[in-house]
Amino acid sequence: MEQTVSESVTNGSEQPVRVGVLGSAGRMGTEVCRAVGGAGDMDLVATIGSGGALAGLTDASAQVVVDFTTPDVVMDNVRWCIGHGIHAVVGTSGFTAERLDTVREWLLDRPGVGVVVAPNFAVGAVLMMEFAERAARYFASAEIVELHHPRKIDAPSGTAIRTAEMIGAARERAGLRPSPDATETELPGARGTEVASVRVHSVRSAGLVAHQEVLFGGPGETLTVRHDSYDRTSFMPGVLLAVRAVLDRPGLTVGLGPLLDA
Ligand SMILES: NC(=O)C1=CN([C@@H]2O[C@H](COP(=O)(O)OP(=O)(O)OC[C@H]3O[C@@H](n4cnc5c(N)ncnc54)[C@H](OP(=O)(O)O)[C@@H]3O)[C@@H](O)[C@H]2O)C=CC1
Ligand SMILES: O=C(O)C1=N[C@H](C(=O)O)C[C@H](O)C1
Repeated sequence: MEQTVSESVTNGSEQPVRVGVLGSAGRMGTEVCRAVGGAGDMDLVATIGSGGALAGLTDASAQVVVDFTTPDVVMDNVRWCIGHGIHAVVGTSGFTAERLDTVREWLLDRPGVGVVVAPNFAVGAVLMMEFAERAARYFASAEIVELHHPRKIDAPSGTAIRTAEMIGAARERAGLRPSPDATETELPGARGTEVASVRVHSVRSAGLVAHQEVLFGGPGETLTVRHDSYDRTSFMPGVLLAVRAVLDRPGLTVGLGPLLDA
């Protein structure tokens, strides 16, 4: 019988996976420590915050590191993990195409090591992105509105950037012209920013966690694809799935999609 993401609770080995968490005192790190600690097939062996030494990971013989830190430190962390033969599951935002290529290069010297970089670990968000990609070719207009808690330090969100790239590529494949827009004058930011020729608008408000709407428009109709993370527990089944999968997945995996379908 098919299992849901949260029902698949073993790593396929007799031994618990030894997991270290970077950014362990952060909003996501705290939740990841709780989830790993509660997973029967994982041992939380190292928790490292800012100022902590990465050597704590090797000291604890961590097999997999989960990184939810900040865009300015994550590349150093990933490089260190690869160099020390430790698999990495990375949720931190800021992964441009150039950064992903750099990680691929680092991995060439360590063919046994796996890295999973996912802009969003919530299953619903992954599906929202896939649905948006599928819809993109059928509509003249496409814009993204991402809405997050006010302590988020980057805008647009990594999820919105990735979604825009997927939609932009689908529109290009379909030969669509740019979304119609007669704006001649605007206050700075009124039309959001542009990613892959798709307008992206960022909202920050108390009361929000992580939300995104993708709006499509054509003659006489609109389609809205929306996802809401009301709680950071929404990301945990995807994180645990990636921790289990990365052990047998050398090289770079981008996004949770390939793991959901594996
Ligand atoms: N892929 C996904 O599904 C999701 C991704 N994210 C992304 O994850 C990242 C973290 O988000 P969030 O938890 O909300 O942010 P927080 O600011 O709450 O957490 C980040 C943590 O990283 C710590 N940190 C900073 N530098 C280092 C370092 N060199 N080594 C270890 N720890 C360090 C910070 O410590 P200090 O405060 O002391 O500096 C802080 O505790 C963001 O990029 C966010 O966009 C968030 C949710 C889901
Ligand atoms: O900072 C957050 O909270 C989130 N960050 C990720 C992103 O930038 O897309 C994922 C999710 O949106 C929550």
